[in-house]
Amino acid sequence: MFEDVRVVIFCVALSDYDEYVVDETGEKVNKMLLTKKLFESIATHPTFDQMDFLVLLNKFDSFEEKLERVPLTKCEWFDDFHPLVSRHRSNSNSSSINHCPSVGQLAFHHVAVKFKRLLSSLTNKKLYVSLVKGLEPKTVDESLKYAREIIKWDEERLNFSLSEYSFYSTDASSFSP
Ligand SMILES: Nc1nc2c(ncn2[C@@H]2O[C@H](COP(=O)(O)OP(=O)(O)OP(=O)(O)O)[C@@H](O)[C@H]2O)c(=O)[nH]1
Repeated sequence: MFEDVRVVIFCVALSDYDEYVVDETGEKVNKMLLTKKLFESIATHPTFDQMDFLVLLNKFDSFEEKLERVPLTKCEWFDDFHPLVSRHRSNSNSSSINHCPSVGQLAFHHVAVKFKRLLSSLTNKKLYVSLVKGLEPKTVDESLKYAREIIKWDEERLNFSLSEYSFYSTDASSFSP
């Protein structure tokens, strides 16, 4: 069913970090922690063993706006987020000459690293991450372009290792007569 799939694209709503749902036992569960659990189960599923993973961190606009009111540490997975922020901080849309990253950018980076470390600890794979604002089609197109590039890099890597093999191989069958 998934034989032709090359990249698993996993979409995360960044703004879920302070949102909750009630599970089947009646308990309140953080939506980001639920997403983390789902990611863990997909990442370790044998079906996706040979595939690359691209995480789309979506709803960045809501995320930035929410961070003004609710700290990222509200989600226990991110309770180690203690950014050093300049008093002259910019927001991500600012075109000022101040290049200090905004709280939103630092928080995005923190979440991205959490997912990267998680995948690496579970599968030893490198995780690709892209920032998306679902309401801005350009950012969605860029992420899909990134997914196509990942596939291309994979093909190039495969071709390179195959050509390296035939170059160094001592197997007589790999030489032309
Ligand atoms: N502000 C903002 N809204 C978005 C973005 N991406 C999707 N949405 C909107 O979010 C709403 C919910 O969409 P989804 O997240 O796909 O649906 P869902 O998972 O069932 O919704 P929730 O669980 O409530 O988040 C829709 O109205 C979308 O248009 C985004 O990047 N920014």
